[in-house]
Amino acid sequence: MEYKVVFAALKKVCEDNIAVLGGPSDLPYGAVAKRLVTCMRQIQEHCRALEPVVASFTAVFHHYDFDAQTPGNGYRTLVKVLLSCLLHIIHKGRYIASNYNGAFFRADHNVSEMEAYCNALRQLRALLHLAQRLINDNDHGELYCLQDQELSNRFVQEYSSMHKACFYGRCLGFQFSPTLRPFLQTVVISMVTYGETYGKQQSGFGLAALSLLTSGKYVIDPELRGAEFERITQNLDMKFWQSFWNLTESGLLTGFSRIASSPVQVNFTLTVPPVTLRLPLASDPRLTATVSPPIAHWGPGPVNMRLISYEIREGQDSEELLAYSRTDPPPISASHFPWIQKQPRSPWLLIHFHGGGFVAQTSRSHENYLRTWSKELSVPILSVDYSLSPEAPFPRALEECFYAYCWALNNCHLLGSTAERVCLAGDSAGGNLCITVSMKAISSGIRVPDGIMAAYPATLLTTDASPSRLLTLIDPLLPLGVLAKCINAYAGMWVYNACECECALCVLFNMSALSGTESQMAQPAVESGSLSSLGRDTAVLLGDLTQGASNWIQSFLDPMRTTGGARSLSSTPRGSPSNETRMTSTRTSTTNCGSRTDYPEGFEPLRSECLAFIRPTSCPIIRNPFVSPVLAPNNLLRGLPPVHIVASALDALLDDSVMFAKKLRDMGQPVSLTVVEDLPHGFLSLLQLAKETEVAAEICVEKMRKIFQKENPPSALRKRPKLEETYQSSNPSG
Ligand SMILES: CCCCCCCC/C=C\CCCCCCCC(=O)O[C@H]1CC[C@@]2(C)C(=CC[C@H]3[C@@H]4CC[C@H]([C@H](C)CCCC(C)C)[C@@]4(C)CC[C@@H]32)C1
Repeated sequence: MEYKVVFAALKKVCEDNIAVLGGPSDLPYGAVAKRLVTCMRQIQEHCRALEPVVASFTAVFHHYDFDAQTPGNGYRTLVKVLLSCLLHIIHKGRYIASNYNGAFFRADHNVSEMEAYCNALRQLRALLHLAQRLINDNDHGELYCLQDQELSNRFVQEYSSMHKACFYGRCLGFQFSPTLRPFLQTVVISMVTYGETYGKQQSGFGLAALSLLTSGKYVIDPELRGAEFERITQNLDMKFWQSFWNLTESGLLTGFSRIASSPVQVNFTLTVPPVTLRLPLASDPRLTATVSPPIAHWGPGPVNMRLISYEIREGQDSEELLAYSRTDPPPISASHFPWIQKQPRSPWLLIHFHGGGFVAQTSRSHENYLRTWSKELSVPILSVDYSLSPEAPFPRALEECFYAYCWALNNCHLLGSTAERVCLAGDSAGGNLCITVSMKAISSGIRVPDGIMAAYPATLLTTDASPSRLLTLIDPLLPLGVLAKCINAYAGMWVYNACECECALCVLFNMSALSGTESQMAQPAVESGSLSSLGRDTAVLLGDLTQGASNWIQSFLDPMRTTGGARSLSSTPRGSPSNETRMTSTRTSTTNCGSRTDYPEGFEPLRSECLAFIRPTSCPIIRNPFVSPVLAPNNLLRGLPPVHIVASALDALLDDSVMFAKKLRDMGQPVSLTVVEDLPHGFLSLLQLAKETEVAAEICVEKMRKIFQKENPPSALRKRPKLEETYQSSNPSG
């Protein structure tokens, strides 16, 4: 009953503060005392309403866990985040009550902090009410709101109008491990500074000076920082996010990570030309399957990848491999350094797909943990630099990753491995690609990998609501506005997003641009042999696109369907400005926000000044099993190797992991789920920053070790579905 203790402590703190501050008016800081008392009263009121909600969540949230040993799901997370906010308030409140009369008490600072947490609490209360709706509406144990599109869309609308700035100012990252908070602060300050200088035509020096000046004001003024962050996440386009996220590619940061992480003997990029590959069939190695090079959108093209190996191994310095390298002078090899002793080929091979929302980053930005993995597992790693969206929407990245996987199987001897055991590993978007590449291997009839380690994978790319996804409101790394842009880019809907205008001309223009994509996708798959599923996927996609286009026109003709305005539950704006916390950039009325949601007891969250234009994507590509594997029919997933998922309890995509793991388990597929505490999405990229991220990354390493060491039956002997069955189910219309 941990929550009861927290609520009791908070009540006491509120009472103590009100008693101290609400006393005789000759106390110092009169106006400040008044603000603090108002604040404490509001906190009391929120807590009164929240305690029964938390009690109801606590009574049922174990039903949503993967299993009794793995507590973790969005409902637990929401309670955890709320309690963490309350603990901050308790801590602050106790400090204020005992130091208020002290000579060094910083009255303004402390009241602003308390107000910020009070606002955060108010918004969290709204999230908990929304989550309560999900509990009521969803089937037992179901975390997503898949059946009720209307409810999901309404959540997105509601989300778009809610105030978020309080989570990016003083309260930034309060939910995460304290050691990570200074880093998150630095990221947010860098992001808003970058946002301000982004697009300005300045020389390098001018830009540096401007950035320094701008960042100063955001360091000093957390409210300004929060408001600016909110504006940026809602308004800036995909190019900005790509450009900011790609800072991890910059020489300075990669240089730093190279110093901080293990040195490796082999680290260079390869470019594999597009040639048709032949691979033995898993069921009968005397027969072969043909795998065409990636073709979607612009026809056959090369695939880039990076080979990382802690020790140089046989084959890695071969002429044949170096011919694939475009580096000039050629990458370091044993022939350049004859004193380095070449190791024999490893029996293991790790193939890695990086994260970055399908739109940013490369193997280079993920090098810091890849080097460590290569050292700890003593394994060569091939990390694929797949083409990014929006330039290369689905299925290009998947085709390239699958092709790279096939090429690596055929050429493992060059990579320093005998590939007796092959593991796929990836984080976030890369985790999604690990799963979908394996599904492709199954449907092509070729060898499937021996295991998958997916860190915080995205398994459902729709904007369907789930309790953990509600956290996108407060997450500094994964705000919903940005995620929606990633999804649209990967689904090939970025042209539409390029213009937010709803006018008929723009919509028609965007439609025609869309059909342009469609016709490009219509290129026939160059295949021989019925086993490759590339052509089939393209056909499925075409079907999807046509369907998407008609849905789109439908939604354009029927605005009520997209705004959800007429179907909202209540038309009366709620909220009482009189008991508002001082908040300059927010409003409480829902007028103009296009969505109203019923909250109990006249409660109303704070509203944002600038509305986000988040469009729940209606394009059916997003429901394709090779995009959202959690929606895949069982026969596309049957035959997957053991899947080890490592997720974080505070990640907005936690429910993706839980639901996917449950799905596999219910099918009888081998799967494990580990939920680590208090870390943000993308914790692998933060490896060197805190003990907790190191521990979490170590769990990932152990999962991969398990895949490599386990005496599984060879993948060919694993039970797999009949091929005809697989093909049929990969076509949603079939
Ligand atoms: C209310 C209704 C709810 C509906 C919710 C719908 C939600 C949609 C759900 C699923 C969609 C999934 C879409 C795909 C998800 C992909 C996620 C995905 O891949 O996310 C990754 C995106 C890159 C990133 C943010 C990340 C991790 C680490 C980050 C990096 C850490 C440091 C890096 C800085 C640039 C360094 C700068 C240092 C400074 C100069 C000091 C930073 C921030 C770069 C970005 C990454 C996670």
